[in-house]
Amino acid sequence: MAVDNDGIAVVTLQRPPVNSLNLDLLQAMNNTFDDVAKNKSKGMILTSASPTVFSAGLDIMEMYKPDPKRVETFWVTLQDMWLKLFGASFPTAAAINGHAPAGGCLIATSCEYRVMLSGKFTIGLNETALGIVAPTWFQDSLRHTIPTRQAEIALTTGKMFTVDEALKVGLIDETAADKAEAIEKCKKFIKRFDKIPSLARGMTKQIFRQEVLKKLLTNRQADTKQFLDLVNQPKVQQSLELYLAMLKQKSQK
Ligand SMILES: CCCCC/C=C\C/C=C\CC/C=C/CC(=O)SCCNC(=O)CCNC(=O)[C@H](O)C(C)(C)COP(=O)(O)OP(=O)(O)OC[C@H]1O[C@@H](n2cnc3c(N)ncnc32)[C@H](O)[C@@H]1OP(=O)(O)O
Repeated sequence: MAVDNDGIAVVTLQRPPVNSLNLDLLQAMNNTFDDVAKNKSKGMILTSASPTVFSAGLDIMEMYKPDPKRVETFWVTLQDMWLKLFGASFPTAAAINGHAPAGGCLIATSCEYRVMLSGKFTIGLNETALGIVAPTWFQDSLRHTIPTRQAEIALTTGKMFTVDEALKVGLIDETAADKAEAIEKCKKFIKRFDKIPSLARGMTKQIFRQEVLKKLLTNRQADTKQFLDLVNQPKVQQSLELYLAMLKQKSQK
């Protein structure tokens, strides 16, 4: 993590090749978010070390033939990550410098502002297209970002938005020519709060987001059970195996 002179933390996801979210990366993100809060940074910008992928979403390997204890910890840690990021009192922005499918889109939509690089990248919650249901809090993060009707259509069709489409629907706020420009634009957003008392800002944000946060907080165990029941179904394991093989085949072409 780098904190620059103007007190804004730039947090770079760096888990090659595609920043898929495994247990270790999620734990590192949680520790970093705690540090950013403790250090009283003015705000935080999330970006990626990869030139083409912001994050490929959840690491499929955490869900394929999983160790029972680890997969439960994985899910609880993912919930923690979302609660910390979506509920952060400090300003948050995402400099999306590549593809952001599924969990990658979750991270981006948990932030308050999004700048994405122009190019052939896509962003969206594609779960239904993969035959799975996006958890309530994934859906809530999208509904919080784009109009409800657009969110429903995007979720039910598993839509991956091009950069132009994402800008048009409000899934991203701005585009940038390169990563440096995306970070600058995110900084400009965070600096808008320079003259706003941070306590009032933070509390207002938390009030604005509390309904959605409370839904997961009061349903955490049920949400975890639902995930574990699903992931342990033989049919789901079969789908994961096929999906992994498809990804491997694609990457070898
Ligand atoms: C699919 C069924 C899931 C069933 C889950 C079951 C129960 C769970 C219940 C609820 C959870 C619901 C929530 C899910 C949210 C998620 O985030 S699921 C993950 C969805 N993510 C994706 O579908 C993205 C898949 N990846 C891509 O589309 C592309 O990789 C990319 C991001 C567009 C990048 O393309 P690029 O060409 O640059 O890279 P490659 O495709 O060549 O990949 C390189 C390398 O990385 C491996 N890999 C890619 N994505 C993942 C991943 N998500 N997890 C693990 N590994 C991944 C890929 O296989 C290659 O590996 P290599 O061949 O060994 O090099």
